[in-house]
Amino acid sequence: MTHHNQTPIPELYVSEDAAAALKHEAGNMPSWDLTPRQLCDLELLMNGGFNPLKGFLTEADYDGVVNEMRLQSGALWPMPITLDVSEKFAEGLEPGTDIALRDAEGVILAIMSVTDKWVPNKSHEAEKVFGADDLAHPAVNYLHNTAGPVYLGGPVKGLQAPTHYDFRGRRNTPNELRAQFKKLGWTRVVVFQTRNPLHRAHQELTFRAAREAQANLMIHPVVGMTKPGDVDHFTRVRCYEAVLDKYPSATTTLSLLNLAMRMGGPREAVWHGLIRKNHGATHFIVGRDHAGPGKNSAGVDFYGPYDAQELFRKHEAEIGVELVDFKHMVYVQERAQYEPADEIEEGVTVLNISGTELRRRLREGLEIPEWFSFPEVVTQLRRTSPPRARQGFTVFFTGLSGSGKSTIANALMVKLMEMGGRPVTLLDGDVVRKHLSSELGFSKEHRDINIKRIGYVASEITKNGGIAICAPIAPYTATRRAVREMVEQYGAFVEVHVATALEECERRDRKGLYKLAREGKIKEFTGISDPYEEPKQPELRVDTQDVDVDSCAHQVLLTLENMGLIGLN
Ligand SMILES: Nc1ncnc2c1ncn2[C@@H]1O[C@H](COP(=O)(O)OS(=O)(=O)O)[C@@H](OP(=O)(O)O)[C@H]1O
Ligand SMILES: Nc1ncnc2c1ncn2[C@@H]1O[C@H](COP(=O)(O)OP(=O)(O)O)[C@@H](O)[C@H]1O
Repeated sequence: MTHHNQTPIPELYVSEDAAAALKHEAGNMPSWDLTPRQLCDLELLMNGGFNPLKGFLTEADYDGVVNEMRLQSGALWPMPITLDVSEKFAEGLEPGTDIALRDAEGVILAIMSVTDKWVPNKSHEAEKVFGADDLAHPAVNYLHNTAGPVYLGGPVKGLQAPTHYDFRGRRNTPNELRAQFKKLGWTRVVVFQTRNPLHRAHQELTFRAAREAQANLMIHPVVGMTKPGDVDHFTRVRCYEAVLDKYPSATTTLSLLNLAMRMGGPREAVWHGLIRKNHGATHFIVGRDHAGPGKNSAGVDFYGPYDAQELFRKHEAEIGVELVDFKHMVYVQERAQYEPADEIEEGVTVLNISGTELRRRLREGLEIPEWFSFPEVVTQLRRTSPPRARQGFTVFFTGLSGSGKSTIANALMVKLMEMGGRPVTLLDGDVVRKHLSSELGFSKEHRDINIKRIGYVASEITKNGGIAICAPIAPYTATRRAVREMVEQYGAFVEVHVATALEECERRDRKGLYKLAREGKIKEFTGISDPYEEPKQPELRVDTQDVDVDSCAHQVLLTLENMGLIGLN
């Protein structure tokens, strides 16, 4: 007996021989380097994950999908899968042209026969697909600020799958899963979609969902692109592997989906259902606020908590996958177990830890109880998110020449090394100019390059858990902000304005440079013949006049302690 979740579905790959020949031809075609998101989309187009799509949407299909969630064929499809390109690439590219699609290394993965080229109305797309043209929505922001202005559409011939080096054994195409389910005799499969680490509540709810549907369970986390700020997929997969052991053996499987999520709520839920159908699912768990993007720019949720379930239910038959209600599970202290929230009588003690609270506990190194999460999961999360006092950070001194940046920075470095625990690197202005920026002068352009190099090195040090102390003049606000953004991806950025007055710096004139600058022998000298834009809101401002070095350095330490970056005892 064959079951509908076990027969193969169409893929877009050509045969190996054909691929070899086409690859040769493709070398001469106009060539497009796929963005990370397009790479995810292409993989699912080629392996059938986006079945029935045969390529990137044509203009007519795009209009149908945007306005009515339907392809020209009438088939349900809620999400525009488009090849957005630059104006430069689109210029002169005539419909009828074949183009080569390459990955980041330049490997040709597919050939697309361009049938359509158009300039989309992105605001209309945002309104229709995501419900609002509001940049607080990550996909709308992507649409306006990352995606190219021109869309290309047309069928795709797959030459080879994108290469993944991580968790290879856990990545499966739709047909691999279908074959696996056939082999195992899994005719009913409940899929759980997730972009977060699984805690005990999730384990309980997925286990119950499978039992109620009398089905096997597949945890199917997204490892392509999720919501900015999510736990990285490497950490999450280690967590999922730990949770997998908690299910009865041979009932549950884990497979990774290289999907680029849009956080499109209701439409995304329907899309997820269609994708899971292709991957052999018969049932799909849709919860509260499925694929929710959070709050809009007015501070209100983009979608109602059950909008996704509603839209899914409306199209359930066509999706071909049964919706399984997410039971909101809570921990009942008296009975020391998880139970569905709607089945609990009054008067019992229900415990919960929100995502925000969990992040706070990780950040501050506080206890995370066993009733909330499995110890193996907590261990993985703690490895990735150590408390702030063990994370890397950057202290960035800025101020005029002779203000005292190097002197305070050196004192701070020694005090931090005395405390120990983290490696410390001092990127002093003079030292950097000797080693990193020896070819640069003091024009605005060169100063910016210099500061960005310092910022890049500091961000790498911060990423790897060290302390970077920088002490350049860094006279421009915009450049300092750029460095802050680079560093804050990985840890705290502490800007210290050494606000010694110009007259005092000039009076000290430690290197005799002010005198030369006054005499015009040094050009573009900061404070004399070149600008210094004072920081408006530094984490700390110190004045060195009539204050000794020690107490300046101590003020910095106190700031670091207040920010939770060091423990002073
Ligand atoms: N024209 C001009 N303007 C400013 N400074 C000059 C100039 N020429 C040489 N110097 C010496 O170079 C040091 C400043 O380099 P920075 O890398 O910190 O400058 S910047 O941040 O790129 O603007 C600075 O060192 P500090 O005194 O430690 O600040 C000066 O000694
Ligand atoms: N509280 C203070 N902090 C830092 N430097 C001070 C202080 N008071 C006096 N100074 C003196 O000011 C000068 C600062 O020079 P330096 O640290 O090289 O400045 P910069 O690196 O900003 O050019 C040194 O001679 C230092 O001894």
